[in-house]
Amino acid sequence: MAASKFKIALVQLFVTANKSENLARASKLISQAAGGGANLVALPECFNSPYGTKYFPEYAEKIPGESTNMLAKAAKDNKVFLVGGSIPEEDGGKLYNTSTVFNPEGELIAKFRKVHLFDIDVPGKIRFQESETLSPGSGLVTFDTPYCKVGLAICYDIRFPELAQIYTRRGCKLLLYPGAFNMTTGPAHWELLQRGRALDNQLYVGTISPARDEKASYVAWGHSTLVNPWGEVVAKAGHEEEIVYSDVDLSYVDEVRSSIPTSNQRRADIYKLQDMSQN
Ligand SMILES: NC(=O)CC(=O)C(=O)O
Repeated sequence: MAASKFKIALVQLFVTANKSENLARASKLISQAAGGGANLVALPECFNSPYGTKYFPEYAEKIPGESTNMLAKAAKDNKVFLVGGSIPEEDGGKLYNTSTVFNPEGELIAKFRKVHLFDIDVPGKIRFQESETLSPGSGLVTFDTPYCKVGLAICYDIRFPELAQIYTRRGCKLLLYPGAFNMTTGPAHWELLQRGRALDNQLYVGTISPARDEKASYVAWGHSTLVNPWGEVVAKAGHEEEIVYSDVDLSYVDEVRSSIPTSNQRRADIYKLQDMSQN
């Protein structure tokens, strides 16, 4: 029978401009998280590179490549499921913001390319256009663990509730979003969006941010978080480098879903959600 509880570790890595240093520290923190009892370890968006359109072409790699080879080894050495945050990926002359997932044998079991690119312009605050250098992915990705099915997306994707609903309909009990919100949208929307997705879908939602670097051109908000199916924050980092641990209690997902059975109360006669993706 599948275990009804497992331990997750959200690794809020301090990302620098030095790729080798980022990989070495990520590897060390993955071991530390496994040593702390985590069954599933997750890294932040852009864990091997500063977050910025000018950096993506310079730091981009093929998959497999240097960064994903490190992830495969770390997953195998530490016998954990590993969600490798994301990296800038180069494929066929295009760049993507890509997350990879490895099982405890070190095998690549999922690859997700950020579907919604972060193109925003908040007057006087922040303008960011990921599409200057990145292309969007076109598929949705879930992966299986012995504990539950997990849905994967990246940062800005959390603003699109349909994606989370589709993952829920596919049977996920946990959604993970490596993400790097900023000093404008972080305080306003980061926790609210996670609690919204968790409550709407009655599942766990985990977000994994880089630690805040006040000197970086893009200052990440930090505050990696786990929210439960009741919409409560059960674990939350500050803004510095740290590992946040929490139990994920799958029986609580079932309990919340049976107490407030919204998924059986949908009015398919007046609205519907359509899953058009191929995977
Ligand atoms: N960085 C992102 O992709 C998203 C973000 O910061 C936001 O939605 O706000």
